[in-house]
Amino acid sequence: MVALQTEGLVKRFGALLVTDHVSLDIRPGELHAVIGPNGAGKTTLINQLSGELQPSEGRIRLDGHDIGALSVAQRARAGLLRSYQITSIFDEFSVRENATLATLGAKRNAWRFWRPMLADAAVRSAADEAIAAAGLTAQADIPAGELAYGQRRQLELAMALAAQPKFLLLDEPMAGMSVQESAAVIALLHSLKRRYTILLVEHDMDAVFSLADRITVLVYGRVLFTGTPAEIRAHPEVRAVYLGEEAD
Ligand SMILES: Nc1ncnc2c1ncn2[C@@H]1O[C@H](COP(=O)(O)OP(=O)(O)OP(=O)(O)O)[C@@H](O)[C@H]1O
Repeated sequence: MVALQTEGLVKRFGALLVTDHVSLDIRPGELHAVIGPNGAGKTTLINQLSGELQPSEGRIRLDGHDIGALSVAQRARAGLLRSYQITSIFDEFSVRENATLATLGAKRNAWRFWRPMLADAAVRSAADEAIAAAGLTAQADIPAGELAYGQRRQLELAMALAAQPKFLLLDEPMAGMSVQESAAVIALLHSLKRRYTILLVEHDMDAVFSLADRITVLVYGRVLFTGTPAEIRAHPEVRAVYLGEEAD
């Protein structure tokens, strides 16, 4: 069984080959990390999966269906969501109101009715579950504008979860966070494992090795190797080109 699959994915920017025939199989419930040196093409890969960039060649399938022709919004409705791009955060609205709007945003045409639906019990409970899963229950009634940086990133995650995705794309969710904030996000991601299929791009190797079921190493846009954390650590070429001493 495969949840998300790329087959022969290629992205060129002029003469620059940034995604070089990438074929990936991500299994349902898996947390799959993509690592690689700066400029390896990780973000470009995520942009193609989310629909923000059109591949030059190749296919992307979600649950066996070709989603290559779907827009970002259509992919989101099909359950493939990128954490920070669901919808913008409204600073004057509380954490709960923002999560509620994200729940509604996932439903077609719901925006016209958002005001009365803020009180709808089912919508409210989906939003509250997402807030709890993102570790923000204590901040539910605080205006988003008053959150600390790490909590704001947690709210972005809550908003992604409120849209009830099947598959989450997370591009450096710990970037710019303090050690404590990163630890909180790592704990959160542990709690989300299995409930969601997750593709994680992250530079923090401790986070990657503690969280990932499998890891794909990208180098110059190509897949160098895909394997379990133990296989990655043991792989001579991966150690040589990327992990170096970190593997120890
Ligand atoms: N729109 C674009 N036009 C031209 N070149 C681009 C464009 N987007 C990315 N690139 C180039 O593609 C390469 C891969 O970039 P990308 O951001 O995907 O790498 P990355 O692995 O995510 O890097 P990092 O770890 O630094 O975030 C880089 O050389 C970058 O300069």
